[in-house]
Amino acid sequence: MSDFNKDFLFGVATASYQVEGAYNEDGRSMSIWDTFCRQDGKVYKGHNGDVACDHYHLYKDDVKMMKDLGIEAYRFSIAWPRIFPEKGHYNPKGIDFYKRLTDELLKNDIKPFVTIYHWDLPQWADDLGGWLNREVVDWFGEYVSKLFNELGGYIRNWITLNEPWCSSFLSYFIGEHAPGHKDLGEAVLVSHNLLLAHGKAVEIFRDINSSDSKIGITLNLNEVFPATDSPEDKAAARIADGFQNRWFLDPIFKGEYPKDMLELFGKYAKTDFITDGDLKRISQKLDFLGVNYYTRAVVKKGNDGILNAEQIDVDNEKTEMGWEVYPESLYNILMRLKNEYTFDLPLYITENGAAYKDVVSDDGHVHDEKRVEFLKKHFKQAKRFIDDGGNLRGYFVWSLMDNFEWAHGYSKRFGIVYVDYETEKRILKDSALWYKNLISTRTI
Ligand SMILES: OC[C@H]1NNC[C@@H](O)[C@@H]1O
Repeated sequence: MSDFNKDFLFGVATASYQVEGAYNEDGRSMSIWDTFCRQDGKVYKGHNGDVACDHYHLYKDDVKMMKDLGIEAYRFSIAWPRIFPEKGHYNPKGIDFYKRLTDELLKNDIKPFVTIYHWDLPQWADDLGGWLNREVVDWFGEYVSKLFNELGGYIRNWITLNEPWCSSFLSYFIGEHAPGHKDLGEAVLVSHNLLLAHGKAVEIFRDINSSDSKIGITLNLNEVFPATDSPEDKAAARIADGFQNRWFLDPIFKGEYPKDMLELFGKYAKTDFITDGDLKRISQKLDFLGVNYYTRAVVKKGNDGILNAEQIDVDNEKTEMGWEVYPESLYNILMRLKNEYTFDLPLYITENGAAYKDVVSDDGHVHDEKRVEFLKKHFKQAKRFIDDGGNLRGYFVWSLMDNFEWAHGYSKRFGIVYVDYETEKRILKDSALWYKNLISTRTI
């Protein structure tokens, strides 16, 4: 058994579109996800975020629930369509919600960690090209300037983007997420504009915020294993690692895109998307890196004619998402970051958790043993990293409560708190009680 020190932050995470609801309240305009949900066949049973967990109205109860659990930090995202419902049109009512939420958190000694962009791009921006249009960097700059000026005095920890891999490759190449395009060249351009927007936000942040405020980015990273020791499978694993991890880590921390991926993507990229000064903007010094970890990948040589790397099914324990439970890769990813990219830069696990088939038992409780075991194994790997000299500052469990799981709608439950969507009633799962005990003892 070993202890997490007193400064380590035990948190939980959510995101605006997944929990808030109030999709058209107080001036909020449509986002690309409101649009995507309304397209046939895109989201499980046509679910959408119109109401979600109604966090917009129930946030005080949710903050009290966090307080009662001893939660020390809450990672949430701000909905850009609340702040700028139209191009150039600022909506003070939108900011007011986040001031109320932040005020409630601070009153309860819970540190706010804010994700500036967690995928709900305003539809007006997408109508003008969205992340495909380099002008989005300026629209993002206007958005973040308003956030820093209005909330910078209360919020000390800022995350520019959540998982740019999802906002680019999952959304513009694989097509599973909004806006649902399937064009690798577009996805490459989008990934670059996302990173430029990230860099723009850091520049503005450095101009506006005091030094005791911190800014970083959150990347979803995995560890890639070759299915066999064959040269073909090893080569496929290298490409898959470039596609998922190095394409973002290298420009941010090394100031250059990985050459192998640049060569591969170069065949598809629509335009010569990198201009002078871009990489300097993208690779500015950060105060921390957020890591979202869920599972590893095992790949073999594929024949899709593009990446030629195909993930294989592994005969091992899986979550309800079909993701292999592989805690060791959390440690391995953190050690790789420490040794190759971030060195002594503070790291946060900004998301880790699992979906399981949760049901309310006759006793009125949700006995989610598998989630308790999942979290226990992963917290142990996090502690192992700290014991081996890693500068891990905190851990945000995904998620505080069951919520809208994107293309899966409400069919996947990641929360440590169960949500009855008919009544919006919250029920603490056993994992919430386990977490409460971990936080109070600080011992894993
Ligand atoms: O799939 C689980 C989570 N992964 N990271 C981003 C979040 O928005 C997802 O719900």
